[in-house]
Amino acid sequence: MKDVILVQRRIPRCSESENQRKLAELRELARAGNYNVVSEVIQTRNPDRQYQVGKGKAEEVAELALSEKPAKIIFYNPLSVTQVYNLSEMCKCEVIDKFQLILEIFASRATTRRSRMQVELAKLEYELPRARKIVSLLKMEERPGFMGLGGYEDSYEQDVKKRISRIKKELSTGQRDSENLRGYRHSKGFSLLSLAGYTNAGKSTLFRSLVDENVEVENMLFTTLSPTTRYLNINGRWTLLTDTVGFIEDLPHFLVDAFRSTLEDVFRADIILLVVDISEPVDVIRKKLAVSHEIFWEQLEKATIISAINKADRLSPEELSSRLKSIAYLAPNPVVVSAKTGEGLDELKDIIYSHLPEWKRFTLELPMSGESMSAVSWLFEEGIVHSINYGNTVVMDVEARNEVYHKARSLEKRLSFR
Ligand SMILES: Nc1nc2c(ncn2[C@@H]2O[C@H](COP(=O)(O)OP(=O)(O)OP(=O)(O)O)[C@@H](O)[C@H]2O)c(=O)[nH]1
Ligand SMILES: [Mg+2]
Repeated sequence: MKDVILVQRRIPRCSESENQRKLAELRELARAGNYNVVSEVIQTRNPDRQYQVGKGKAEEVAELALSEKPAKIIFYNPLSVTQVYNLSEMCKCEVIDKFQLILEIFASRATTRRSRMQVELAKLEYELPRARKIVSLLKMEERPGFMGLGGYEDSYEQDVKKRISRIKKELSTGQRDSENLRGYRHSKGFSLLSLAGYTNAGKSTLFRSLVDENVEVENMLFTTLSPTTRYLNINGRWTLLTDTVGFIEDLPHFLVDAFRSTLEDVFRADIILLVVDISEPVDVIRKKLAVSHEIFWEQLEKATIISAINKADRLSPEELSSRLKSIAYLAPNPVVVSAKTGEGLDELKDIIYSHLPEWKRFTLELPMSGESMSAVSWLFEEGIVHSINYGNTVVMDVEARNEVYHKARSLEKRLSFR
């Protein structure tokens, strides 16, 4: 584990607790990035130099850096290229901001070719507006290795642009494939369920408890980068459940793009399970829920949101019910669960079941024939067969989607008239 120093420059108009919370968020991210935090600094901004790290402040950090000798200094606040350049010169170590840290984490967790491309694209898009400045700074002075740049040329900006368009092109072809796949799944009658919510809320743990299969669960942020989908039987109905990457506060556009395919799964779902960590402070929960709804608001077509109020095992029943009341207006269809102990999962399944797109229950009578037998196996695949009796005819009690019902009825007519 590499040592790091965390720096949070106090944000004007933010309360003390808000500033502390941002530092805590950076701490969690640093842990997810596999760093060992040796020091934390909250800097007050010099009011005359609103948009710069004041020289005095920078010197404080530099002093700390020279004594602690960290591998990196990570700033919560976004840094300009010039700031990064000057700070790393003074501190004699690499200096990055929160967004670069997030990119590092994404890069280390990217497992599929597609997710690696997405991370690469985000990196390049982050770098593009800075590319020209980077080159001119590097020319001022020999700075090998600055911002991961070994060598440099005037064509660097062009090079970044070219790489961006190449990746975009490749991603757009890939996207079409996965869209087709989703369309296919939908047409086969699987309702699509998607887990959503903030990092660390317990999505992957809940996913695992629900599908009863192992997926990677760690006490870290971003344990899931590429979408993970499993079959899930909800009281007899087959669904596809997708685990997704968590939301982060103030995610800039260039990073949201890196997650487009994961987020698309959320937006296309029939039901979204919004996972809430109820053990966090109430104001934090409220804020996170508000952001989640903001994200849904723009994109959602017709999905139902079910709030899975998770980590209930961490609270007393009294505390739990008082918290539930204070977040009720932000948590539609709430179900209290513990992904860890399994508490509330049956109730969660019942609520999911009650919101699944409607199916029809009907009785079907088919003559005994080879064609009827293939219809029977088709119905076993497409729906729930509650009972089946073989006599002179085949009589089935079936439950299935509307389309299947209509198809089955016309099949019944056609086969009976033979
Ligand atoms: N006490 C308790 N801990 C839980 C519960 N659910 C999850 N956790 C813990 O919370 C941490 C995060 O869980 P994950 O399932 O990885 O969270 P996630 O939402 O998938 O996080 P990202 O993939 O980073 O977005 C882990 O340490 C889990 O063990 C729960 O019901 N009770
Ligand atoms: Mg996860």
